[in-house]
Amino acid sequence: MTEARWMKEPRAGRRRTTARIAGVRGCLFPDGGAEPVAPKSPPPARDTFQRLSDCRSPAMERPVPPPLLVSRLLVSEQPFEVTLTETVLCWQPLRPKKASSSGTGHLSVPVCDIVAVCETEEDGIGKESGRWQKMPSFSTDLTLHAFTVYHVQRSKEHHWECNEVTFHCSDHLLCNQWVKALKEQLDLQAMRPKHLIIFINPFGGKRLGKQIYDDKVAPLFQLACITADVIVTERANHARDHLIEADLEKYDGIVSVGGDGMFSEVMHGLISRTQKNSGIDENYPTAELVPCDLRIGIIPAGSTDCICYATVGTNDPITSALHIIIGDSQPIDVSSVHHKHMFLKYSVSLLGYGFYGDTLIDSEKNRWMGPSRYNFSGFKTFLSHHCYEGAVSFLPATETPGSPRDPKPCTAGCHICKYSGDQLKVSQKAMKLKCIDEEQQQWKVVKGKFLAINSTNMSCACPKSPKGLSPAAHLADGTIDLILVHKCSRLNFLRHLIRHTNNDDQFDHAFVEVHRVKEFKFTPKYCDEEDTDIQDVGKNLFGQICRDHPSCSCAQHQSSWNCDGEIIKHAAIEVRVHCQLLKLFVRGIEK
Ligand SMILES: Nc1ncnc2c1ncn2[C@@H]1O[C@H](COP(=O)(O)OP(=O)(O)OP(=O)(O)O)[C@@H](O)[C@H]1O
Ligand SMILES: CCCCCCCCCCCCC/C=C/[C@@H](O)[C@H](CO)NC(=O)CCCCC
Ligand SMILES: [Ca+2]
Repeated sequence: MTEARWMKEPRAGRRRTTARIAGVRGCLFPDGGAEPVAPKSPPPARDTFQRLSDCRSPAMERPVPPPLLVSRLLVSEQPFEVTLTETVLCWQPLRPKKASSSGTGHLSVPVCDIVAVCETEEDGIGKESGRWQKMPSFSTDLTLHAFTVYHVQRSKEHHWECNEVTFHCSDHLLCNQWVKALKEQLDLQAMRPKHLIIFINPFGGKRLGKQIYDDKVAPLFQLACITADVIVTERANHARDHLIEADLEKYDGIVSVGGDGMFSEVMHGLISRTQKNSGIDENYPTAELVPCDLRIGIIPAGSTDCICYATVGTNDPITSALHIIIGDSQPIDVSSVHHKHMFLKYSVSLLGYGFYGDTLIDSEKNRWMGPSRYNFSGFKTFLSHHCYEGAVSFLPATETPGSPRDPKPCTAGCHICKYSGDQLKVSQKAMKLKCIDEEQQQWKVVKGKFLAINSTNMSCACPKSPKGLSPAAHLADGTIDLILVHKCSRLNFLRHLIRHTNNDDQFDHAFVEVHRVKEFKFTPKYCDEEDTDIQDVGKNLFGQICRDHPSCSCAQHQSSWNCDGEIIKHAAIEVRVHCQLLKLFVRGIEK
């Protein structure tokens, strides 16, 4: 006889692929129970299981550890031998033929990919479930002993989902034993945050920040037992000002819900706070900044979401929430921007003069359009075809492996970034011995008329440009890619721009040059009256400046810098990269 039972449907952000509640007490496995010994059957064949190398725990590089617990349990009414080791939970069908047709999906989950484990309630309802739905049951025994494991499931295009699988035990004791063992393993995941401070910009992007957080992120944090102080911002710079003053000791991380501008605020608050605590003067351009301890998570809810996209591979709030939950950590480079020994801003993605500066200035007037303001203003700026004359001086990154023309992008566990991190540690020790004069000699200068001067700390990939402005830029190698787009025809500039959206090489144009650098300076040929010393530098670089210049089609006014989507009014800036100054709750883009 088949009974009708009711179970809850998973809520948004979680997907139930394998779980069906089944009562099993004493009927299938009279001998079923926990066996904290070696499994009776040989270890599962590699091809039967999910690739364990997906888990980046260093423990995975060691030989497979002995099992902590082995039991025969039911999954989707099929019997499985379930094994827990320090690094992996796997379930091997005891009746392989039936199991293969039961659609049980994954047969193993690395412990580092487990989000939570919950005892399933007696009536067959997961404690965290949502709506009710009808389901058949094979047993009249209403007493259930089951637990559900929620885990990361990789989906297409770098998306992560939260899946769940329910295991049925022969008795309550066994069930408790499993829940306890799994929770103990989760507690050992030392990088996972427990308490966060979260800033939500309710006005970023399509103004969905609050809704995205409430509907998609908060339930996952709750499931993972992460507590949070949530601040919905009331004005621009609210988050930055709060971080400069607040007690941050109690937090394991900061989360920004919004776009690149909101992230920039949070980053400025954290970096400035860290320097303030260490007595570092940010106005001093060559100051060795102190790296930030707290990690920042980004829940994308902006217009471009470039920083999220370029570090995760997608701008999906659930994916980002899962990276935060499992405690990923990725250092990133940060550039500091100064004007005449005055600190202006930090940048992690794009610093763009000319095309991207003008686009941003125009787009700010049209914020009401939401994300499409960038298309509108980008098109207008393209038509205006302004170029700007000036000199770019830069210090090439000669000691770092890799080039902006490399065919391979920076990916999770990148060797180049790791090498730079190791070098950083060595150079921090030897810092005082460094010969500054030697570096000064390596500076190079490019003078000309530019449609765009772009400096990228990372690829700057985003939905509009999936490979980004500099596809081979590294997240944490201590370098920036400096892209100089010289004056050219509208058609050629259009060709260059279109190459950002397809697989063609945007640097393969005679009017584009790209350099991997550690520092650069821009001196506009024409500058504001108050910048008298920059005018002097300009005169040295360009000779006498003639303001009535009929033959030149260049705009004699200045552009602005687009700094991660925020405007910098000064044209003359000095930029210096700080290797691995910040850490994010990401791992880089998985291959
Ligand atoms: N409560 C608020 N009211 C007004 N502005 C705010 C508030 N909170 C934050 N801001 C500011 O809003 C600006 C834009 O926010 P955000 O980056 O989230 O969205 P966006 O500009 O649409 O996206 P993107 O930066 O990805 O293009 C930021 O500069 C931030 O300082
Ligand atoms: C005719 C076809 C033309 C196609 C051109 C596509 C080129 C797209 C490149 C996009 C690069 C984005 C770089 C990231 C910049 C962010 O820090 C910043 C803040 O979010 N966004 C913009 O400035 C928004 C910048 C938007 C510019 C359009
Ligand atoms: Ca870099």
